[in-house]
Amino acid sequence: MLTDFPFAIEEIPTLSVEQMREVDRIMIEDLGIPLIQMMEHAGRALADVARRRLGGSVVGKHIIVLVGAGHNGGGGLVAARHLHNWGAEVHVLFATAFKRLKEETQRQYRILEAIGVPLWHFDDISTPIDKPTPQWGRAALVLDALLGYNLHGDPRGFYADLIRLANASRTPIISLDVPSGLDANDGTIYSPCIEADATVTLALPKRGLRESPFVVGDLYLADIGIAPEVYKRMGLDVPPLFQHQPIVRVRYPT
Ligand SMILES: NC(=O)C1=CN([C@@H]2O[C@H](COP(=O)(O)OP(=O)(O)OC[C@H]3O[C@@H](n4cnc5c(N)ncnc54)[C@H](O)[C@@H]3O)[C@@H](O)[C@H]2O)[C@H](O)CC1
Ligand SMILES: [K+]
Repeated sequence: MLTDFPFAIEEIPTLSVEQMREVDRIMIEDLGIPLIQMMEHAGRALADVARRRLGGSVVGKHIIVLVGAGHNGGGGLVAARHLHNWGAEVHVLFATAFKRLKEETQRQYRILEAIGVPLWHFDDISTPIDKPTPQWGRAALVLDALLGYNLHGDPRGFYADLIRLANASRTPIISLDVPSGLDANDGTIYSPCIEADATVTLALPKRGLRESPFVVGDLYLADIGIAPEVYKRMGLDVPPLFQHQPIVRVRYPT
């Protein structure tokens, strides 16, 4: 059994959602680092944490990946690809139709489709919600990439159904960036909300994660390649958190 990722030595600042959007904007518009590059880091880190928490190998392990329309979903699809490459039996469940996915998330979808990873849709109202779920009982892990920092209010429709199914399955859940249903800005727990065993947040922890540790679980922070100049331009003092490794654990004083 591998040991877990180490705790960060430095004090880790938190960001508001507005600040996180500004980080993204500077990276993409001012520095020319495309979103898909950051998404690759995000998904790879999520897969790395998943592998670590499954004891160091995912070979033959059944993993369900829940995916929403936005870039949080896109990161989940990147993780699904890496876990498939590493020998896991991956099933992807989408909360929405292909045409509703954002462009970069559609691109990740097409890749998985070409590889042949099983993709399940809950967008068709005629599909019983329990139809593609014989796997729930076999799953070693659920990855939650339904909703990220652009959540607005209570999760609706199939998002809500998938969140309830995941919580009820009692399978360990790892959330990408924030547990789906948690407001990343102020920590409001909407209904329903994923109750994660662990959360892999990106670049810097969002403020809301600190407010509601119960649904966040163990908090990991992943390097998605943000240049220190981005933070400097925003007047933020951020230490070199990833000087030793691309993933660190975060612990806040209670
Ligand atoms: N620098 C970074 O941190 C990066 C983060 N990445 C990831 O991108 C997401 C944010 O992506 P975005 O597409 O802006 O938003 P979401 O994925 O959160 O989803 C928006 C999506 O969800 C729908 N929606 C919103 N609220 C609800 C609701 N209550 N019920 C149902 N549906 C809802 C909305 O309509 C949109 O379609 C961030 O968290 C990171 O995971 C990038 O990967 C790279 C850079
Ligand atoms: K999420």
